[in-house]
Parts: sequence; C-alpha cells; structure tokens
Amino acid sequence: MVNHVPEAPASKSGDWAFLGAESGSVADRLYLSAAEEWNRAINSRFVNELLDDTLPDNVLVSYLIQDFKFFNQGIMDHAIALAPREETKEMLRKQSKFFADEEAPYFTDFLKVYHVTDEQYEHAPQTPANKEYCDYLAEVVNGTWEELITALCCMEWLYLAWAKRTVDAGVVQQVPAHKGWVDLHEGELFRAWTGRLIALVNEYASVDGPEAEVFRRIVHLERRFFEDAYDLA
Ligand SMILES: Cc1ncc(CO)c(N)n1
Repeated sequence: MVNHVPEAPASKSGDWAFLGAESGSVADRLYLSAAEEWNRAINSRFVNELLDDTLPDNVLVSYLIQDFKFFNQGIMDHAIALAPREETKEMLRKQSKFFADEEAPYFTDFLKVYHVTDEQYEHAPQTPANKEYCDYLAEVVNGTWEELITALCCMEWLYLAWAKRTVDAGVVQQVPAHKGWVDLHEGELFRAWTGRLIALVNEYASVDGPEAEVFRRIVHLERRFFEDAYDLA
C-alpha cells in the first residue's frame, strides 16, 4: 500500500511534553492512566481506514451524522459558564466561534456532497455509544469545572492524537472528506487549543480526584463511538 499510516506506538510519559503535558504533570498522568484504551481508540479500524483512504463511504456518512448530532450539544456554552476566570471564558468563546466558522461548514458541505438529506440526518438513530456519551456529558456539564475541563481536554486531545499519526507519517489523504476531517483536528490552531486545555487540566484537575474517572470514561466512550460507525452503516 502506498499511503499506509502506521499505528501509533504505546503511550509513554512525556509524549506530549511539547504541548505542556510534561512527565509527571497531571495531564501526563491522566494520559498514562488510560493508555491502553487510548491506544486502541487512536488506532481503531475507523481511524486506520480514514487515514489510509480505505474507509467505505457509508461508514463515513454514518460516523459523521453521529458526530454532527454529538457536536450540537452545547458543551462549550457550559464550559464558558463554569470557567472561573474571565480570560478563560474569553478563550473558550473564541474557540466556540472557531468551531462555528470552521467545523460546522465542514459538516454542512459534507452532507451535501455525500447527498445526505435532512430527513436521513434527522431520522438516523443515535448509536448506543453516542447516546451513552451524550447522556454522560449531560451529567458532566452539571458537575464541576474540574470535571468538565478534563472531559473537554480528553476528547480534543484524543482527536489530535489520532490525526497526528498521519502528520508524523507524512501522509496526506487523497479523499477530500478524509483530508478535511484530519485538517480540522491537526495543525497549528488545533494543537494550540489542545495545549490550552492541557494547561487548564494541569492547573485545576487532580489525579486522585473524580477527574481521573472522567478522563478514562471519555477515552472509553471515544473508542466505542468509532466502533459504532460500522454497526449502523
Ligand atoms: C465524538 C467526538 N469527540 C471529539 C471530537 C473532537 O472535537 C469530535 N469531533 N467528536
């Protein structure tokens, strides 16, 4: 295969020091505590096929319909409300606007190019993992800032981690929808955003607090979210 992207190696302490998760930091320790399932998620069949351009269209469509439903949930608004400092609220507001400007158009264009009708979108049932994930986030947004920032950090970081595989391998996807999905989750801006979330986790979260369970639960749900794309495709 010409454009094969190798799997990510096992997680090691300090892997993400360049984004602020130095060895022994809270973020690094949370990352290591979920290492096994994190690795399975970022090396999942869905990610492998997306990066190698071998993903069947119906699986991509099924996944993105689920993700669009997931994305429309307002987690950022809750984070803005709970953020303890005005500068953090402002940072989150800017990122929220970025999502509205960049990520939402990706979805809308995608649905058009792949001929997904509004009806098909509306009627697609949520997959079990997506439902469980959304239910869980509905709980988390009513919890503490520490838990919410840990959840947000984990989900964005895990996305950067799978997308980074292709950047590390120097492979560029030839299918525009695949490349577009990578570009939304890897690059200077997404790295900076993830780095800001890692800094907040280091500042506010604790490895012995309830945040540790939140981190592992999100990794688990992310792995299952990828798998479910095949079941309902
Ligand atoms: C399910 C899920 N988790 C994380 C991201 C990254 O923002 C996403 N788009 N979807």
